[in-house]
Amino acid sequence: MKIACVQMDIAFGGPETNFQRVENYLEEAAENGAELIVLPEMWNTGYALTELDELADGNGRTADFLKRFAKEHRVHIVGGSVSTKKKGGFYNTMYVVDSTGALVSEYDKAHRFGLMDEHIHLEEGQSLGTFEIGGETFGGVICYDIRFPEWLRAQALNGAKAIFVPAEWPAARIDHWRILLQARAIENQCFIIAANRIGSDPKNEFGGHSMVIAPWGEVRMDMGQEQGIGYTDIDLSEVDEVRGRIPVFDDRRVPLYKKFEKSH
Ligand SMILES: NC(=O)CCC(=O)C(=O)O
Repeated sequence: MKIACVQMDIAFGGPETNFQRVENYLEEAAENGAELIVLPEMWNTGYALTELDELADGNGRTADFLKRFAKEHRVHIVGGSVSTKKKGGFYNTMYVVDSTGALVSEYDKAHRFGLMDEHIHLEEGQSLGTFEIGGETFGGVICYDIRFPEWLRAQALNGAKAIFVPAEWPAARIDHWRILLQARAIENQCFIIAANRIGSDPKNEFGGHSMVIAPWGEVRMDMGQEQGIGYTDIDLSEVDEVRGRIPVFDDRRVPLYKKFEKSH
């Protein structure tokens, strides 16, 4: 499967500009033969969290746009995430649509990142974030979620062979980003496909380094600071091969873990 990761700058509080930019990138990726396209986190508004009442998607605009594009161009889209207004609050929401234009996942970021004020403005997600495309199971988490190994493990245990990670990860901690992504791939023996933004907003400069990491841990793509689209082919049968080589999932000691489990 040919994967395209979009590493773009995001206009702070500028959804119209951002929709146009994303449409241009989607068109370019589709023209270049991408079968699945991944966008970064909060690409409609960026972290303009104090303006969400006015700017967040409250009418299904993003899902409709992604569904229409996916169907017209016959591509799957992991729609990064966008700020949404629903159920009386604001969320950081990932939409995934398949190439028939069907919405196959709506995942709200589970872990709110305090350093970027998410705990003040956003609600926590409650769903797991796994989904099916073409008979295969995938997972999706958002940015700060990667600091919670148990959360990606839950997706892997529920069948995910590749986990997508849209992000707005600052340059100041880009070493954490790269190491955490590689660790999540190795420990779950799955592909990690991560799209981070570049550019800056009033508070942060963002680090890029969108990456594709294979189930054995090799970095198959790293976009560095380059703006644009990175392409890689992935073959999900590698996941079965690596899981067969070291049977980590069979060797887990769940009763032992439960015996010593602590909530904090
Ligand atoms: N947007 C985010 O969730 C950023 C997470 C982050 O920077 C981190 O260090 O974790």
